[in-house]
Amino acid sequence: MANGGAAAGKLTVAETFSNLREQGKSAFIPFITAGDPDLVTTSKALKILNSCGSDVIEVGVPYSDPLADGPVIQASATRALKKGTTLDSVIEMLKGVTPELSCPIVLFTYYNPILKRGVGNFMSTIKQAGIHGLVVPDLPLEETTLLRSEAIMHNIELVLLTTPTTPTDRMKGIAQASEGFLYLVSAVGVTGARSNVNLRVEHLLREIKKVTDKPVAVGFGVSTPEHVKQIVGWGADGVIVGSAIVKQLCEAATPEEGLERLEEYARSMKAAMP
Ligand SMILES: O=P(O)(O)OC[C@@H](O)[C@@H](O)c1c[nH]c2ccccc12
Repeated sequence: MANGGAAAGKLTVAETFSNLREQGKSAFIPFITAGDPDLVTTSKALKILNSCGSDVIEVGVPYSDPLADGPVIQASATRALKKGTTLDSVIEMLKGVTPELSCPIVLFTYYNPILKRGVGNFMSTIKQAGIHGLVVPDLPLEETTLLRSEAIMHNIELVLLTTPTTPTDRMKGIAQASEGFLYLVSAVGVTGARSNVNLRVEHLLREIKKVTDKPVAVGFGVSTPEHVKQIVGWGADGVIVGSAIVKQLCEAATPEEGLERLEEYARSMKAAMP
């Protein structure tokens, strides 16, 4: 049961996926930016997403130079930073809310804030806040080994990304080293809603599945129930929805309206999951 465990006995990200696989199901993984519109609303949004049946939730730490992000998440990060959101305040908020969530949290942060804090120190701090996994979109290849060994030491699942332009050999290495699941970036470019799913994803999933039986979740540009059905139909173990979720929550007139829109949208996407 991906959403059934008490906080203390919560499943890891990998366990969540294997449970779903046993039931022939795929994971619904929403992404939200912490601190937009404010951290209290983020904490409420996490509870709502949890109760809508999210299997894993990605929480983004806002960053001033988010290279991989498109306009929606960039604007969201800028608003969150203007509100004074910091890595420390995000971790504090998560520490308060994770005991109330049944699904695992994957923290999403660029590399520099981790380096500044010291990798070991960073890992133990997020572990204490009840965070299960970590995605670092700009992790340089040479640094993966260090980050990975510190993550393993602290029981943090370091999720790695592969893209349509990753050479096959390198993709194999990434798949082997990734913990929790493997993040397949569906298209070249930045995050953000697209009208169609890149048709190459079907082929990419097949290639990845030849070299690993780790779960694979697809993100970038997923915004409609049709996208979800298509990607899951191609054999993905999960879908990640970022910009479209952030739009619902953060582009509403008030936080309350944003939370309502978020709930309705998350339910419609979850309902599209087999
Ligand atoms: O926003 P989209 O297109 O739905 O894509 C997911 C995405 O937002 C989330 O996983 C993410 C946010 N920032 C990123 C940077 C790099 C890779 C992935 C991400």
